[in-house]
Amino acid sequence: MSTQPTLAFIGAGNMSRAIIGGLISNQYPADKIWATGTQLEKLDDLKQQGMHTTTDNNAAVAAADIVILAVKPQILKAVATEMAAAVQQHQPLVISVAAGIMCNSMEEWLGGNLAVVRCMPNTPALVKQGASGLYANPQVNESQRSQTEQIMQATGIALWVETESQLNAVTAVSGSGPAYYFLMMEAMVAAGERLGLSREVAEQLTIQTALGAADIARQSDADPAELRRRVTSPKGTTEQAILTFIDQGLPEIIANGMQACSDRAEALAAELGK
Ligand SMILES: NC(=O)C1=CN([C@@H]2O[C@H](COP(=O)(O)OP(=O)(O)OC[C@H]3O[C@@H](n4cnc5c(N)ncnc54)[C@H](OP(=O)(O)O)[C@@H]3O)[C@@H](O)[C@H]2O)C=CC1
Ligand SMILES: O=C(O)[C@@H]1CCC=N1
Repeated sequence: MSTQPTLAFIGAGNMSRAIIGGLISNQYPADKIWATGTQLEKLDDLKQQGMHTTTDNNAAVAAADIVILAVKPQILKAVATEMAAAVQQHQPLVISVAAGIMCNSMEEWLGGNLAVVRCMPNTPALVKQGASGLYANPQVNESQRSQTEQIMQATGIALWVETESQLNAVTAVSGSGPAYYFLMMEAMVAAGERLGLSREVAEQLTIQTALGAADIARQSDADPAELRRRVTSPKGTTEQAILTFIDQGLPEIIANGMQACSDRAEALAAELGK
């Protein structure tokens, strides 16, 4: 990374820690990272790695070039409002990872007229396999766009979307997506056990298979449907599994779940965005 702005993570929970972990393993200097929370002792591990920690969000804002808002959407308004004066004074780039909450709400809560990027990351950022969707409001300039890309690309891939509402679709695909794969893994491990394997063996085979399938999908020119066909011998075993999944509606179940996810992101904006 050529330029290394000072970053302030407001709320150092699961998502911030995943991004921070990815940045640190990508040699981002720890002393250029601030992390805040409600209890200082919960941030001890980050402090021990050389980061600045505080319960004072305004102190972190004052030190930062880029402020990453990573508290739960339900408390974002209260947290942002308390930071408004410091944000207006120091004019950092604000990146919010909160699901649903729109740029204009954040801008208003933070005192108005501000460069705001909305980012929908995911927790595989921790192992530099993250996937983030990005949207910038009109005040974000080219250099701030490229700073945002540099940070998020240090944790995986980062793609700009054209409209803010597309971030709801990003949330449904990749933001929440790791949980879908974990659910699939849970179900496969349980079914493997029912079929006679030990839990440990079922777990190792399931995880390695997920990794292998993802890797081959990433490296191959063929699309997932073609890769699936290559596993599925006519009148063979996979065919029986796939026919059962399709007969019992798995594709529709996935589409319905993702629609519900996107609808929830939209509803969060309506419930909490005022
Ligand atoms: N988890 C995920 O996979 C993803 C999450 N997101 C978004 O990331 C955001 C955070 O989610 P997640 O990390 O899962 O949630 P967490 O609850 O794990 O983290 C939120 C953190 O905010 C801290 N916090 C609470 N109040 C304040 C405050 N006043 N000032 C500073 N920090 C505070 C909490 O600290 P304490 O424990 O001390 O109260 C907590 O550590 C959400 O908006 C979510 O939509 C986006 C994409 C994926
Ligand atoms: O469940 C949530 O609301 C957050 C946003 C995407 C993933 N986790």
